[in-house]
Amino acid sequence: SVILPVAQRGEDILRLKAARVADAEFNSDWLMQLASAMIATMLERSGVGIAAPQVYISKRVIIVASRPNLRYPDAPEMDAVVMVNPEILEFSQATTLGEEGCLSVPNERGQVQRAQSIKVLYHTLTGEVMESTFEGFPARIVQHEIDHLNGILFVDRLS
Ligand SMILES: O=C(O)C[C@@H](Cc1ccccc1)[C@H](O)SCc1ccccc1
Ligand SMILES: [Zn+2]
Repeated sequence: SVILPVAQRGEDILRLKAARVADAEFNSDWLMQLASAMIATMLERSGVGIAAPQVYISKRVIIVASRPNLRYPDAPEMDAVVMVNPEILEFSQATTLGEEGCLSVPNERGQVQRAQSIKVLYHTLTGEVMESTFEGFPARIVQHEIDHLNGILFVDRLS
């Protein structure tokens, strides 16, 4: 499938607050193709997540796809989850410090404090409303990706 160019730190698109996906866009070929191109691009770049602004689309769509990796060897293997208009409803009081990277900030890694678990409300590509809880590494990815939708990069949060 289509591999899209990834915006790099310093490009304005990464600093915008992304627009909500409109009801009329759910179930559309456009949204399906955006999601599949985002997944293909994320996989090509060995990412575990990606946000639409990173591929120059300022809309509130993210992909979360945890898998074991060097830094998180016991991370769960999960099928890519597409979240449209995601909102974090609850943050746990407990936080963890963990290493992060970013497809838009190459050659940089840093320790970021994130809520250990979160409750997220989001829409699927077909517009179905889902409410899920994430913890550990998947929770970290969700928080990192939703930051992208609000123009925030992990380097803004370095401890
Ligand atoms: O730029 C992105 O949003 C994708 C990041 C997601 C990520 C967020 C938080 C913590 C780790 C990753 C890329 O996956 S960066 C590559 C990577 C992969 C596994 C572990 C660390 C970094
Ligand atoms: Zn990132």
